[in-house]
Amino acid sequence: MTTLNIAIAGSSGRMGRTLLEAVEQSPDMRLAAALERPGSPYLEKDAGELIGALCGVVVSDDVTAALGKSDMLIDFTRPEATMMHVASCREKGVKMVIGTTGFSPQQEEELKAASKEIAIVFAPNMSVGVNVTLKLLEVAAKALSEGYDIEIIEAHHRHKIDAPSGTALQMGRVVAQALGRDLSEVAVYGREGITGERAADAIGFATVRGGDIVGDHTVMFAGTGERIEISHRASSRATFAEGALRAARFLEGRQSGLFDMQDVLGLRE
Ligand SMILES: NC(=O)C1=CN([C@@H]2O[C@H](COP(=O)(O)OP(=O)(O)OC[C@H]3O[C@@H](n4cnc5c(N)ncnc54)[C@H](OP(=O)(O)O)[C@@H]3O)[C@@H](O)[C@H]2O)C=CC1
Ligand SMILES: O=C(O)C1=N[C@H](C(=O)O)C[C@H](O)C1
Repeated sequence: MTTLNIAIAGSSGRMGRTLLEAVEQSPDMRLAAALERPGSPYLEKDAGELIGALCGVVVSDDVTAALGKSDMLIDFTRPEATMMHVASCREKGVKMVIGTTGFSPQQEEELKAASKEIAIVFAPNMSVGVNVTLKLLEVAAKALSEGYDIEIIEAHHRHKIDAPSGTALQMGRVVAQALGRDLSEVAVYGREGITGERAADAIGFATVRGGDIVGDHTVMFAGTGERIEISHRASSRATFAEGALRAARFLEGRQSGLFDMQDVLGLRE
């Protein structure tokens, strides 16, 4: 069995810690490096302290040194940090699994350009459940293309900084594509005041933030006399971390290209 040498960016974050645990429990993976931003109070500490079991890997802000020891970087941080890591990985020829959300269209273009040189899995939600839900949405949207209003509702913890969630936006893209609509033309992000009647082709987004909600998403198809709701609820970040490790295994042997979890899970038609 080959051992994959994994670097984790944002290792003290909510996802970073969950990833440290997941890598630690994976016999086919080895934690090669744990990165944090310059000035982080966790620098120079054993990364294992973050999950309660020492591992001999010291948290560092030296991206170049970390990539020198790693086959791939798993990055769940912030768009500006991820873009810096993309530039370094491109330079060093290191593959990436990117779970960060909230990128600008221009940053997404840069990711695409980098994937001509390195292999990247980029997905706003790495859980198997959400990715199966995306397939269900495609089927539902096609079958309910007339007479059903589509609204996407997402709820997350109080610390989340981007809205709507990357997953909600992806759900919107999938539904819009299935219906031949351009999401940028039909999306309605929140409503207030005298809004007027709803446009028939609108795809609405509503955001809830509070407490420790891990991640809930519902797509509602509201018709006359009935409504269909397709929901996914995450109860633990372990589901995202496990998906990220599947993505890392998928990248082994791939030299370049931009992939998502539909590719990793074999769901792409
Ligand atoms: N694709 C998926 O399946 C999932 C995606 N996500 C996404 O992952 C991202 C992270 O989420 P979460 O773990 O909850 O967030 P956290 O805020 O808990 O973690 C972010 C980590 O990134 C670090 N960081 C911030 N800025 C920089 C920088 N400039 N350079 C290096 N490191 C930096 C933070 O350090 P510090 O705290 O010191 O600033 C922190 O350790 C979000 O975009 C979220 O939407 C989350 C869950 C699942
Ligand atoms: O920030 C989070 O926590 C999450 N972010 C992702 C998103 O924006 O869709 C995925 C998941 O829902 C958790």
